[in-house]
Amino acid sequence: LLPPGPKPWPLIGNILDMPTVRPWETYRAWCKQYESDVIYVNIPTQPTIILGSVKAAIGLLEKRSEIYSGRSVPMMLELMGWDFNFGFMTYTPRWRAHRRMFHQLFHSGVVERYRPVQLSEARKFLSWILISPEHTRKHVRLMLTSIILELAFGRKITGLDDEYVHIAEVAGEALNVSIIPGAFWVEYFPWLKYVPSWVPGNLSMKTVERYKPYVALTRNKAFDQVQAAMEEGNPPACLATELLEENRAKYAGTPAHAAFDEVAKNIISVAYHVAADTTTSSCEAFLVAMAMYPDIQRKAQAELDRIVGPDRLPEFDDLPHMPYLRAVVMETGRWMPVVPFGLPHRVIQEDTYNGYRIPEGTMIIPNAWSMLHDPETYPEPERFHPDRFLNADGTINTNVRDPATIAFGFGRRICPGRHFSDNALSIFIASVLHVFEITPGFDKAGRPVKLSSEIVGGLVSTPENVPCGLKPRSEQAAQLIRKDGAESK
Ligand code: HEM
Repeated sequence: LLPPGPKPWPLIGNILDMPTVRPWETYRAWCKQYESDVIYVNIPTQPTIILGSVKAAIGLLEKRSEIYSGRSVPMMLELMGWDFNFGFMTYTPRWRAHRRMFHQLFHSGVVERYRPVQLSEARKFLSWILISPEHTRKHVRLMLTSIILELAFGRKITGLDDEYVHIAEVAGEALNVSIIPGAFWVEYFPWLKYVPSWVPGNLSMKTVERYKPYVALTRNKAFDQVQAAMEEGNPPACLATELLEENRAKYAGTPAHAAFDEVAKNIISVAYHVAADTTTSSCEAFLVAMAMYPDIQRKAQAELDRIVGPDRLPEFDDLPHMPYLRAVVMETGRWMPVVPFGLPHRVIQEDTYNGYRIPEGTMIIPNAWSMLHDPETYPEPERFHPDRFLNADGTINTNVRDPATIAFGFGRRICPGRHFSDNALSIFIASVLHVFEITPGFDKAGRPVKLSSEIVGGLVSTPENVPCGLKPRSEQAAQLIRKDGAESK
């Protein structure tokens, strides 16, 4: 017996039922309608299961991770040339080799190395906002892209017109539009890939043609430059150089050398385009929350005033002393999840769960948004309410599920960039709150910016609007920003 789900049509199954806009809401509605946290959707070429509860996600993706760690690579991604991205590789030794090298650079024990760059970019952000708060959204993206470009390739960028920023942004867009299950018909009718893109209605191939060059640039351009600089004997200090040097030391003269250099190239390119997009969305979500909930903003600022005080900007070492701020970071990831329907897994062998059959090859979509908005775990889920994570004495209540255990995925595929991202978001939140009052601000037409907790997008989602009314909390705060800006020049 398959799990319950919408009634399929002959031949086309549930293709027409698959939502392409805010799919996480329809997924949740199905769970309610069919009274099940496991829903089966009959897609002729790709049987799909949606998981609507943490219990089901952990029961399958974590507890049975040896068979639930595959991926279904959407045809669109393959056609665009994304197969170098190990996030889409299925559960093979090739994936493992990539994941291992990525882990080496981003596990919890090493991400501290990146704090100086994360801190310095967060402080630059403060000085950009002081000059042009109307460009808040651009500044957030610039800050996060600068962090990863500097670390990955040793490139310092000065503005969003930098071509490397543009490449990463368009490549991210390519992923976003292509990965919503059911968004493109070539997924169901693979022969469409042979139909030229100029044939009216062939949106799949038109989209492939638009994005393919950017995907190749993401992978090749910056890395090839580092490699060329290395051959000339003057490589920049960066992660790409470190990996190439390590590979040279370990494998030079062996047949494995080229293969390891390819893995290095692939994983650095993945970090380059994933890191900025995801964490940009979290920072934006935080700004929206603060503008919509001024009382919470003031509470977090009171903690900063107490622990950091008015004479300096926050440092990483201050963070463990600020549980309220920690709760704000946690609530940000819950309230507006950046990856609302997770990254689908694939089961590599037939299984049964709660008496239901799960066929081999089924795509498994964990509906993270719905789990993070479950009123039983998080009462009044639409409300931004950091206090839900705190004990009466102000310490973190470990009995309330940390949203990071859902928002970053599950099992062997759990996001390997989560520690890096958490550091970047935490120091951003502390830095901004310490010196700015955040209000919605006004759009170009002079109307107040309209804010809501709704997210838009696909794989990586963002708030629709971001506040741009950031003003220094005091003259002393403005001076702190200017002083630090002058020092970091
Ligand atoms: C707000 C920030 C972020 C969120 C919410 C997020 C979320 C996720 C999720 C849900 C997955 C899929 C996990 C699964 O399959 O169960 C994932 C995978 C991944 N993430 Fe993140 N991520 C974030 C930031 C980052 C950053 C900063 C990096 C890089 C430094 C990164 C690199 C990756 C990679 C490489 C994968 C694929 C892992 C694999 O398939 O083995 N992520 N992320």
